[in-house]
Amino acid sequence: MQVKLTGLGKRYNFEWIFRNLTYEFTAGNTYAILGHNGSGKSTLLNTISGFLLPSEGQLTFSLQNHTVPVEEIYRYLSYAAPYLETVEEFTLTEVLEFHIKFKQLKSITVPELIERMRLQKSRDKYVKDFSSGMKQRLKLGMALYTQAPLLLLDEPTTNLDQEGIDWYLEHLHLNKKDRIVIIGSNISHEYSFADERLHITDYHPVAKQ
Ligand SMILES: Nc1ncnc2c1ncn2[C@@H]1O[C@H](COP(=O)(O)OP(=O)(O)OP(=O)(O)O)[C@@H](O)[C@H]1O
Repeated sequence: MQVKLTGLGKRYNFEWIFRNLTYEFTAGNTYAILGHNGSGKSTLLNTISGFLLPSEGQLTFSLQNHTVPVEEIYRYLSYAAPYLETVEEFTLTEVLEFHIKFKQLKSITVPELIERMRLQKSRDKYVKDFSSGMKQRLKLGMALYTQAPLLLLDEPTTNLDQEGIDWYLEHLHLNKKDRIVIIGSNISHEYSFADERLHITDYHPVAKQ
């Protein structure tokens, strides 16, 4: 897969969040989108995912030399972010059984994925009763182990303790081959291994004096 941004810009009302962003993401590489709080990392990830429309410029996706229209890109991506919730009224097993009706897992069954997430004891627990760290491990586990060439992770270690952080690093490394991985972050342990870094502040419009 290849994702090309050409002169991309996004504004909310009259506020430009980023402009003139030209960049290329290619399969097999991990990218970090960096910037302070409120600088536009999530806005860029949401634009790349097709959830938000750009205000100017172009976003081009290609897979095996075929163009994928932006409205179809959701089929090819896997996304974990603090603002994307799982269904809280389901048990862990039910959430995963529901998920696989829409997306295919990477050669792993639901019980095996629960084991990889180290959540075996909670397989019949309602997600609403999970701790915040357990919910984060669930979101990450689903994103990492879903078959998708584009993996978007926003603030991946939110709510994780040191064991959870080590788990994230281990399982991301096991699952990043041949994919585009884009991590929105400002915590170095989440992205220190990234092949490329994109500073969103480099694309902030210069304020008028
Ligand atoms: N729906 C919206 N309407 C108007 N402004 C918005 C909207 N969503 C985000 N913004 C603004 O866009 C800017 C960038 O926000 P964004 O969430 O992308 O930043 P971020 O770098 O991901 O921040 P953080 O590190 O705190 O998560 C902020 O000024 C924010 O207030």
